Amino acid sequence: MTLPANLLPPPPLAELQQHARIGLFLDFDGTLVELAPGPDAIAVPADLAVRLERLGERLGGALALVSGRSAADLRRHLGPGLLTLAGSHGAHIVAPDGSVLRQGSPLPGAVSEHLRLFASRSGLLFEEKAHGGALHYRARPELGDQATDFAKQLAQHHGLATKEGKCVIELVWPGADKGGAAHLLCGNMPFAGTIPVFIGDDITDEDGFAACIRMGGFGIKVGEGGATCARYRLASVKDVFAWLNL
Ligand SMILES: O=P(O)(O)OC[C@H]1O[C@H](O[C@H]2O[C@H](CO)[C@@H](O)[C@H](O)[C@H]2O)[C@H](O)[C@@H](O)[C@@H]1O
Repeated sequence: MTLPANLLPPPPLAELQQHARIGLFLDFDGTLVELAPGPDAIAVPADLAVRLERLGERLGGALALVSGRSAADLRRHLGPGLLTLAGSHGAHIVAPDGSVLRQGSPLPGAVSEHLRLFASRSGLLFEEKAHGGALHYRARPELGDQATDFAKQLAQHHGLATKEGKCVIELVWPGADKGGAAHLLCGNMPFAGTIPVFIGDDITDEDGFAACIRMGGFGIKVGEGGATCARYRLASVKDVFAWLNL
């Protein structure tokens, strides 16, 4: 892994498309929308789904959103549009026609209840998700370590896995990762045969970068951050929009 400070912006997308078919995997929070104080406080441009759909057409359909949010939550924020949505860190994947390519499972009720109780006792935000449960500590960063320890112990006790993100720790089923989603999609049209490119800003996007590298593509890191296996860097959400010509 290298430090993002060493990374240059990628060549223009149109230039890459002259040499090969490109498959794009886009993270959502911090990549397509600016981070906000809470999950529902994001500002999503009203026509984002339409713009993404048009970008997908320019890529022959090889465009997917790959997010920690559930596919339903992405849909709620984006509105209707013909998009491939890999939600819940890739545990649940829905094709543009609504068919389910991978089906996720909800967390055991007892686990959600433990997370809810911990959050209410500590003044944290519990985000109950279709295939996971997240403790958000953005409002109380001093409790990040405590929340992370609690979530990791709970995960171990129940045979679950954790995902660490920006001011959030989440419990998911083992095997849910963004790289797996990119890999599954690249086994099928319209992604099969493309050079896969994953764009994201967070630790969970590293799985996506690594999977794309293994499949002959690369990752683009958004913003600053720690070590990354991305090849290029874009500084901000605004720069992502400009690079994608969204
Ligand atoms: O994979 P992503 O699309 O980047 O989703 C990751 C998590 O995004 C959301 O949380 C993050 O964004 C919130 C809104 O900006 C912010 O308040 C929070 O601190 C961030 O961690 C979402 O709520 C999570 O479910 C996603 O896993």
